[in-house]
Amino acid sequence: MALYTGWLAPAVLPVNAAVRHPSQGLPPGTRLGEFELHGLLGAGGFGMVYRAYDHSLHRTVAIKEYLPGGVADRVGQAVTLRTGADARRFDEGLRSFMNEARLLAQFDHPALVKVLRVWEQNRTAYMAMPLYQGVTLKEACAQMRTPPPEPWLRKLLWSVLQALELLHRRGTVHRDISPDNIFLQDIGPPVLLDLGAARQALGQDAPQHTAILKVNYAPIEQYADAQDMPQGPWSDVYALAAVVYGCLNRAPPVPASVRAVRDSLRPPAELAEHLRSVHGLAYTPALVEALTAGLALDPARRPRDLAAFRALLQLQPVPGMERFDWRAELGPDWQAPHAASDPQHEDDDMSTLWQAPQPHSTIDLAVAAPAVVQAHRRQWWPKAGVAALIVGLLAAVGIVASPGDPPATAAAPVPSKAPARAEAPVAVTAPPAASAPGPQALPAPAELPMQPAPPPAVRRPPPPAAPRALSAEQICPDSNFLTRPMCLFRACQQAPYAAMPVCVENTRRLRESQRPYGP
Ligand SMILES: Nc1ncnc2c1ncn2[C@@H]1O[C@H](COP(=O)(O)OP(=O)(O)OP(=O)(O)O)[C@@H](O)[C@H]1O
Repeated sequence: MALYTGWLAPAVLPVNAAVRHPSQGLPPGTRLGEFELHGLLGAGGFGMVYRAYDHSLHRTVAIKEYLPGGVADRVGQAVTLRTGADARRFDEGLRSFMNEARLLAQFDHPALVKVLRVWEQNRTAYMAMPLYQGVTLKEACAQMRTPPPEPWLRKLLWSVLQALELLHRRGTVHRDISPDNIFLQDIGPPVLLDLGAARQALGQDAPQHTAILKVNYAPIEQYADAQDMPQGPWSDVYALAAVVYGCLNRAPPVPASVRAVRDSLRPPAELAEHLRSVHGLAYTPALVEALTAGLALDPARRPRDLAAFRALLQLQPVPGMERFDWRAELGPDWQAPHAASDPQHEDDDMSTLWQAPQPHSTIDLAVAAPAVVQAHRRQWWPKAGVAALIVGLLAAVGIVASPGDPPATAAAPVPSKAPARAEAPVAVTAPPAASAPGPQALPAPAELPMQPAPPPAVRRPPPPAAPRALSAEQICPDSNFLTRPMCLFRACQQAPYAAMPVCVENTRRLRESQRPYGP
């Protein structure tokens, strides 16, 4: 495996992109050759994903459109550049998009997204993929009552490792593994969705790492300053360990850049002990050790490749993944997202508005905003982010006052006895105290220890009081500058934030931008 850059090597493309608003998607009914668009599945900083019907093969598909925010706009159906100066950057991103599609098209593995077709049209590019039915791991983790049990995690790991191994054998490091790139099919193996090639191509030379990195999952060597630390399979090991850790911790891990200054990541062994004492969940030493090694900041101390990671995990082949039903295997620990009539949630002012994430449902472009909101209303990460932020700010103040103090997490006691689940008020451990601004300042990290999920029969404690006024960065601490607008959009639909100035302004702007697309 001599080459780990290949076509994924980032081109010289600064990004000042903004996440595309759903209303910028092509309208339903648009024909792209044999494909007819039916609605929007997702909108990110670099493109839009539509549900579509293939009139030639008579099947539904997903189509991803390359549409980098901040660089390009849509005029009619066509994509146009904002300024001519962006032409080279746009083209580099487009080439990476096409290359990613061509690479993925060479594989045929149930755990790796299949590309059916890629083509250029409307001065941009499109790739057609099977339309998977399910939700992202990020959405799934957000709706679990308790962290997933180890057998469940092993099935997830088995699938993702298989997909990654294919890529590594081709000399390609994924470099973008995150919970929103892992798709849990209703039935079948989890699927690794995309390689984020366009993002990386567009992001090189970006003024902020956050423009190209999913900072909570990216290892330190993916930061541009870390040029003496090569990237390789060990980089994907870090991200995958971070994904598992985040799902167990119920909050993304502290960014590697922040850990490099002061490592406040709660060690996996401590986290496992916490989950054992609070939830009665047992995680094997093999899993804990593999996560510890995988999350090593120093690349040299990590498993060198997936085989080494797999050996540490003592991961055995998992047969029958084509029938994997991730919800059924979680059993009652899966919080079925139909809580409006659930008395447990009567005190939740958002529950009556909330609907399940619609796995493959489309966002009708005419009513895009409400659909997105409903699909994500129950996610608790934004709330956790705010709580973490408050704690983080307090911790930061503490640091300013007494820089010599040990990190708060280091002193956080792990309960030695299991408290009753219903009354387990877990002390909030202070998250990393400061994102010491380095050459490239990063947003303050947000890490919350696992909050005990309420047992079904017990009313949940009231939500934390809404903070007074937060900035967009504070509301979405684990988003980056590209994903923040969408995160903010979602968060602003929630009661604690809706009245904040940043949300009022955001909502006003969205309404304005939606007018031409209204019914
Ligand atoms: N083949 C597919 N089938 C069903 N849903 C899909 C498919 N591809 C993408 N999606 C949905 O669209 C969303 C966005 O897709 P994707 O992650 O590929 O784009 P993105 O988030 O803009 O990219 P990036 O991860 O680089 O930011 C996904 O989270 C998923 O919900």
